[in-house]
Amino acid sequence: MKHFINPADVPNVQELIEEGLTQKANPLASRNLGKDKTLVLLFFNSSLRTRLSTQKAAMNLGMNVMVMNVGSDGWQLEFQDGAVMNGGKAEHIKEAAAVVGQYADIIGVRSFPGLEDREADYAELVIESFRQLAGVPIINLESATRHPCQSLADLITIEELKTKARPKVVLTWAPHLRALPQAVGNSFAEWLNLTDYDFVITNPEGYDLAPEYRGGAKVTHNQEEAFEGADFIYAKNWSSYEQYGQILPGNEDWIVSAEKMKLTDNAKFMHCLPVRRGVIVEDAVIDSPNSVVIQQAGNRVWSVQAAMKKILEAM
Ligand SMILES: NCCC[C@H](NC(=O)CCC(=O)O)C(=O)O
Ligand SMILES: NC(=O)OP(=O)(O)O
Repeated sequence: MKHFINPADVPNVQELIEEGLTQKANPLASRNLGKDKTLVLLFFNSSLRTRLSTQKAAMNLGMNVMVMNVGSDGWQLEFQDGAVMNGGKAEHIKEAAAVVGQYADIIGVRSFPGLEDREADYAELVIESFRQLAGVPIINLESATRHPCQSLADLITIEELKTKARPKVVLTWAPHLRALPQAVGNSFAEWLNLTDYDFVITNPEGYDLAPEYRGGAKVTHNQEEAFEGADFIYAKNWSSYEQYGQILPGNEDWIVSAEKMKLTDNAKFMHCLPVRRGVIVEDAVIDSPNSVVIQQAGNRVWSVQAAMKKILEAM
């Protein structure tokens, strides 16, 4: 595997899930694979899980890690080709990505969307610039439209917990006070569409995900109907794709409640975290034995460790 930016970079998703479980069973089995290799992690945005789980995975593989909060500590970057740089941005991505590539064997990048210009966000300019310009493998630590490290961890978690070959997995939109990216929802849909699970997306009208991400998944605007018989409830907020980056009025009643969970087949509750208690999900649900959010976050180590192992093996 050359890069880990989107599922098209992954030759075999099922094998990568298995690799994650193998890494989890024996975390240090490949501790010499990354010896004397350097991972550079660039954060344009905040992180807890991604930052720590990726460092932990790199250490398990014997790599050295350098982390930089480029969003706050780096020069302001220009991404437009041909820009006359007479404004506030001091450095072009053409130099910046190529320079980081001089110091790194693998680069991880987190860069959220601006949520103002849909075309620009969905062109994935930041992460794709690194792919083209850095000269080394790139790992997507959540880009404008995707979060593959999260989605792979989610699939590993479902693999561990499913009690039937073809579980019903429901991605439900849930309320939030801020306009959030579609990346986690997009990515979850994109990866779930690669399985043969019974996959349903439920969201209020106006919140349908981009067609290229929801693919052939069932979409219903009736949340209770979606919850019926579900084995997994995956909650996430996202801002509107149609009215790009907007929060549409109403829909506070889309909170995942204990009452709605009763409609499911004793479903596990999932969320990528961080989660707003009392807004996205009731305490009674996230504090219940059916909540698997901590196991899910723990699996972030094995997901990125599996991806990095594949990249190191191909170097
Ligand atoms: N990496 C996991 C999710 C990150 C981000 N959430 C957030 O920004 C939540 C912020 C808040 O709750 O204020 C998102 O939805 O893409
Ligand atoms: N789930 C996730 O990516 O968490 P962080 O934003 O804290 O890294």
